[in-house]
Amino acid sequence: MNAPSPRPNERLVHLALGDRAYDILIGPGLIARAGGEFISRLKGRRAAIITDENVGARYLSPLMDSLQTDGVEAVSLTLPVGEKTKSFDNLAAVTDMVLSARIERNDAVIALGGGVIGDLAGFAAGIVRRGVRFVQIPTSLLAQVDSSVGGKTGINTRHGKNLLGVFHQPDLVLADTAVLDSLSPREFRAGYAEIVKYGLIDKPYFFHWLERHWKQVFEGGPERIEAIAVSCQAKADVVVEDERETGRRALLNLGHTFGHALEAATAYDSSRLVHGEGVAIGMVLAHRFSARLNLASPDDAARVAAHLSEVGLPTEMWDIPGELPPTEILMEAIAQDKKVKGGKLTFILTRGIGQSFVADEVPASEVMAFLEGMRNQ
Ligand SMILES: O=C(O)C(=O)C[C@@H](O)[C@H](O)[C@H](O)COP(=O)(O)O
Repeated sequence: MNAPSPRPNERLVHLALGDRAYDILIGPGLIARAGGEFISRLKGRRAAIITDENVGARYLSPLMDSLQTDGVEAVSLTLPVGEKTKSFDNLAAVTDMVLSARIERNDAVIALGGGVIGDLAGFAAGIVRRGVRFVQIPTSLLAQVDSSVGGKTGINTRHGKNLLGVFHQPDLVLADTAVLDSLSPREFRAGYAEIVKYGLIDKPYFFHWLERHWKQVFEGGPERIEAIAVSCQAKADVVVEDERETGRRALLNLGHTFGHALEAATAYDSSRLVHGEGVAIGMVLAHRFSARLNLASPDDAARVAAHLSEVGLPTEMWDIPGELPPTEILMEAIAQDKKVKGGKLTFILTRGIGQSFVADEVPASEVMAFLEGMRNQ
């Protein structure tokens, strides 16, 4: 498919992945134009849309209309909202629906929703007929700046987060920024945590920019599109260099080892913790753990915590409502992390703001002592 031409108020990010190259188009009003301008230009004539109850109620009809007007036959499946939807049972339901609709390799599975829907639908698209076309229409901030880009798909198991999945790159990502106005403040903040992550990985100037401009990002001025585009470009640069996470891509996991463990230990209960909140706490913990190992100054951890808490994100384990998960349960989840090599833990640590690095062979005893210390503070 030829690259879409961005309008003046839109931004385009290209992922140069050879025969798996694709574009991310960012701007307002893309859902209503999705069929004619974009998806009907892919080769297939059929589409299976996967969405959730909240997003479907608002955006399924305009998307269906846009596809049908342009001759793409579309069917849809609407699933419950929440992280628990990323289950084996729902994977079975989605693959069954896609096969019932006779979606062929050139037809498309379309994920219309946040990270949960994108990960689940992407996994189904990656395994049905060993791979059919996949279009991401991310409707949460988190999905627009992170999960819709880069091809990681998957579901959770009782052993931990995203432990079953495949890499399956989308053919197109349409990030309609108008939909962000309908997100709850909590959901918007959770996505913002992933934006902050890119500054903390290797863009100290971006973190500094966010400290100064976060209010405009939240209010929806041009800074919002700027922050989304910078984030997508940051992720694209890493993914193009290391698509299968054999090295540098692990940096995108900053805050996720602790974050995923907290999500698993709180049973993916969104009334207690959502993914972006886990990442926010995880990033603070990663900076504090780096300070404990004398790699970074405690002032950096304090600065990260100050910014995240200024925007209203949780930064401490005890900010999670309910009982604190026992350290042993967190350690069990950490032991299942996908970055573990030869049974040894890998963490994304830092030498300061924007100076993250991949640390192999981190002793589990150090992590355990650190978490115990945090609990007893
Ligand atoms: O795309 C990546 O690579 C990331 O690690 C981005 C993360 O923010 C994202 O949450 C990802 O889905 C986590 O991947 P996982 O491999 O730790 O399950």
